[in-house]
Amino acid sequence: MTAPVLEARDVVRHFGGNRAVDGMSLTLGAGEIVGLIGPNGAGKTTLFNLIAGSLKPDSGEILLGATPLHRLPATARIGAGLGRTFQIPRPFAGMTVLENVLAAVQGQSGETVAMNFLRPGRVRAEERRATARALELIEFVTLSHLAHEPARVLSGGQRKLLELARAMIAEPSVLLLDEPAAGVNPALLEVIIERILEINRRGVTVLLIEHNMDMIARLCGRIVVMAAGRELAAGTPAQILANREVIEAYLGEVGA
Ligand SMILES: Nc1ncnc2c1ncn2[C@@H]1O[C@H](COP(=O)(O)OP(=O)(O)OP(=O)(O)O)[C@@H](O)[C@H]1O
Repeated sequence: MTAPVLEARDVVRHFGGNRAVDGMSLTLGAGEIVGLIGPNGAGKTTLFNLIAGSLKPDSGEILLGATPLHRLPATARIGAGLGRTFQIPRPFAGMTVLENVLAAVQGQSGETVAMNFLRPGRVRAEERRATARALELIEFVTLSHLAHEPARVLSGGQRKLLELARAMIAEPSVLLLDEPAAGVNPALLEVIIERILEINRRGVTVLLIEHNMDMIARLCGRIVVMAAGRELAAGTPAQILANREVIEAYLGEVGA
């Protein structure tokens, strides 16, 4: 593995008596696309929330490079280079696609009233730069024709693409993608797979939760399987698909 860019060390989080994440460790090497799979309720999204900062761990450490993320609030984690998308995208329905991407811009000096008053020229220049970058990303995710349409007109797959653009505007070094294929039609699924590969070619390390095994096998060099809050297995797609314990974990779910 290349130098680690993201590490979770022995992370625990429980909800009442339910240990949703129960001593999970995970390391992502620079430039990897790693798949995180496991039956429903295994703790995958909870682990994402712990890494991204929307939940606090009961114990354990999360590092982005040398930065201890578990001490930072979620917004500061974005500034430190961590991006994420959600299982169910919730864009601002009445705002345009462009406005939705711009709303994800962090730390623009235009955000402070004082800066607007003191340096209006600089604020305008930053706004122009941000708009140009947002339009570039909207083109990157193939939504240029919808840039000035309200987000409410987007299909499920187009919402996933908008999420990708929103996550990319902060120029993350590590991107967490929560079920980017869920509810997406086959034609857009190809676009999403291809865009994730291109994001990765541009140097972004990716951790991907997905139930679509075909997509996982096409994107990921390595798969980590979670069950009952812990790592059950890890390996290449071929190793994981042939692993009895993994098959039983999924069959157990079907039988439950
Ligand atoms: N906010 C919460 N409050 C209470 N329990 C929760 C909360 N979030 C998750 N859980 C519980 O933690 C466990 C792990 O859930 P989680 O959503 O992380 O699983 P998952 O692997 O992402 O599942 P799926 O594939 O269905 O999305 C489940 O038992 C779930 O009910």
